Amino acid sequence: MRRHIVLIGMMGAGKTALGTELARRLRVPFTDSDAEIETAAAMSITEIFARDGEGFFRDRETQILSRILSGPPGVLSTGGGAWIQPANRSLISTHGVSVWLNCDLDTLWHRVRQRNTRPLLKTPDPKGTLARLIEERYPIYGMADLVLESRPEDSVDAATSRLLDLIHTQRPDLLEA
Ligand SMILES: Nc1ncnc2c1ncn2[C@@H]1O[C@H](COP(=O)(O)OP(=O)(O)O)[C@@H](O)[C@H]1O
Ligand SMILES: O=C(O)C1=C[C@@H](OP(=O)(O)O)[C@@H](O)[C@H](O)C1
Ligand SMILES: [Mg+2]
Repeated sequence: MRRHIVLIGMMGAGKTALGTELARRLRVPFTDSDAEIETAAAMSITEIFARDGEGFFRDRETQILSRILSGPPGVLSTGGGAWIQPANRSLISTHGVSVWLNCDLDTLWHRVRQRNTRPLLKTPDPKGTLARLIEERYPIYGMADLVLESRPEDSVDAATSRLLDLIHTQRPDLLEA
């Protein structure tokens, strides 16, 4: 693989889950930028937001993306806000191919409501916050190179197969050794 495959999209779209499975199937390195930030800071994303604020997290996110993308190509799952920063979009587009996992509000909400790990959703109306973020972000996610339309009935395995089919069809060059 010559370029990174970079998964982007909203919280709960499946970037981490599908990225893990895609890398396993392609036998290439997998990196999740949130996990890298947590390891480097020895703190969870929730703790980083609470202690140092979102601005600090976004600076770390850009540093980590820059480091990962200048390394050996693999599958990179980003955090939902990463693609929204112009500097990050430029880094990703220079070193990789972006794939937007496009997913509807109800499916996202169903997946994220159980978990307490997303500080941006700690609001009085988390589903409303998710809807507002979708409004703001979807035009920007729409600038990705490829788009996978998610199907609520898909398993992670089935969705990963469709992701692989999409890459095979649209960018077969990416899968060359
Ligand atoms: N078809 C599917 N596509 C993506 N995720 C799915 C799907 N079906 C179930 N899931 C589950 O939804 C959750 C998605 O969360 P995650 O991968 O952390 O998303 P993100 O990293 O985009 O925030 C995971 O727990 C995953 O197992
Ligand atoms: O959408 C966002 O701005 C965020 C998404 C999260 O990652 P996931 O999309 O993997 O949940 C994480 O980076 C942080 O909580 C901020
Ligand atoms: Mg994730």
